[in-house]
Amino acid sequence: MTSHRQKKASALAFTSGERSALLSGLVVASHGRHCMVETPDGQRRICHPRGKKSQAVVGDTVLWQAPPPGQGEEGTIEKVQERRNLFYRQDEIRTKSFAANLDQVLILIAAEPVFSESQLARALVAAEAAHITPLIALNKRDLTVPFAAAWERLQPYRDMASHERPRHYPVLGLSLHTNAPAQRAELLPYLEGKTTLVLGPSGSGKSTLINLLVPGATVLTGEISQALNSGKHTTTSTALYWVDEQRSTALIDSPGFQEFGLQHIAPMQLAAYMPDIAAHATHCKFYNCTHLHEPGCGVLSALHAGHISANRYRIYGDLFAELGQTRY
Ligand SMILES: Nc1nc2c(ncn2[C@@H]2O[C@H](COP(=O)(O)OP(=O)(O)OP(=O)(O)O)[C@@H](O)[C@H]2O)c(=O)[nH]1
Ligand SMILES: [Zn+2]
Repeated sequence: MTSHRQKKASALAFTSGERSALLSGLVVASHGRHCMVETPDGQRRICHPRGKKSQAVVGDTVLWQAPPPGQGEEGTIEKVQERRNLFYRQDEIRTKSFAANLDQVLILIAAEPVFSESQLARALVAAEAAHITPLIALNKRDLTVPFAAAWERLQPYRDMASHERPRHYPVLGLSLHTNAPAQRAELLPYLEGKTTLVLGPSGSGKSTLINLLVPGATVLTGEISQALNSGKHTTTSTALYWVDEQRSTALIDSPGFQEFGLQHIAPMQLAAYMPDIAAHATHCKFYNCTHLHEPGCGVLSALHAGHISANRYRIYGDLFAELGQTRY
C-alpha cells in the first residue's frame, strides 16, 4: 500500500520554480490545524494545511512540502489522498473526525466505571455506518463481581447474530493491569497488521492498553503534543502509535467517546446499522417500516418473541427519535 503511494508521490515531485519536491507521508498526530507527518523512512515533521481543503486527520496519507530555505521548519500539506474510510461523529453543529483509513475500532469499556450501553451502541452504529469492523473489549476482569454484571449486560452483543456473521461482534474479556504478558498475547492476534482506533470512556484503561502494547507511548505523546502545541502542556488530540518495528500494526488513541452524535445518519438508515434489528427488518409487511408501530413488523414480532433485547430496542427507538429531529 505504502509503496504504491510512494511511487505516486515521487511522480509528482519537483514541480516548477522554487517549489521543492512533494513528499508522501502519513499523519500520525494532530492538534488543532497542526499535524505530525511521518515519512516512509520514519522521519517526522510538523506540518500545517495549505488551505481548508488540505485539513488532514490521523491516518491520512498526504503529499507535503518542506518550507523554502530560511522559512522555518514547518512543512505544508498540499494534498490529502483519497480515504478508504473516515470515522467521525456529528452533533447538531460540528463534525468531529476521529481518524481515517482504519481497519477496525476497538471499543474498550470496563467493569468499573459502569459503562453506558447507549454510548456503546452509538459507537457501534458509527462504525457500521463507516464500514469499519468493531471489536468490543471489557476490561478489569479481576474485579469479579462488577465484571460479571457488566459481562451479563453485554450478552446481547456477545450473542448478536446478523445477516453477515453468526457472532457479529467479537467481545473480549481483559484484565489489562494484572498479567501484562498474557494480555499482550491475547490481544495481539486481533491487532496484527491492522490499524485500530481505540475508543472508550474515561477510566476504562485506554492508556493502560496502549502502554502495554507500545511501551513508552505516554512519554512519546507528551513530546509530540509539546511540539505541536509549541511547548504548552496539553494532551495531543489524536495520536497513532506503531506496535511493531516494521510499522505494520498501529493503534490510534483518540478522545471523544462521550456525546457521540450521530446526526449524519438518517433515521430510516438506522436499522441497517444495528445488526440485531437488521436481521429481522427484512420480514416487515411495509418496505418503509420504521419498526416502531407498524402491523406485520418483523422487528416487533422478534422483540415480543424475545429474539431482540429490550434494551437494544429501546436504544433503537431513542436514536430514531433523536435523529428525526431538526435536520438541516
Ligand atoms: N482493577 C483493574 N484496574 C485497571 C485495569 N486496567 C487499568 N486499570 C486502572 O484503571 C484506571 C484507569 O486506567 P487508564 O488506563 O488511565 O484509563 P483511561 O481509559 O486511559 O482513562 P483516561 O485517562 O481518563 O482517559 C487506572 O487506575 C488503571 O490502573 C485492570 O485490568 N483492572
Ligand atoms: Zn418493521
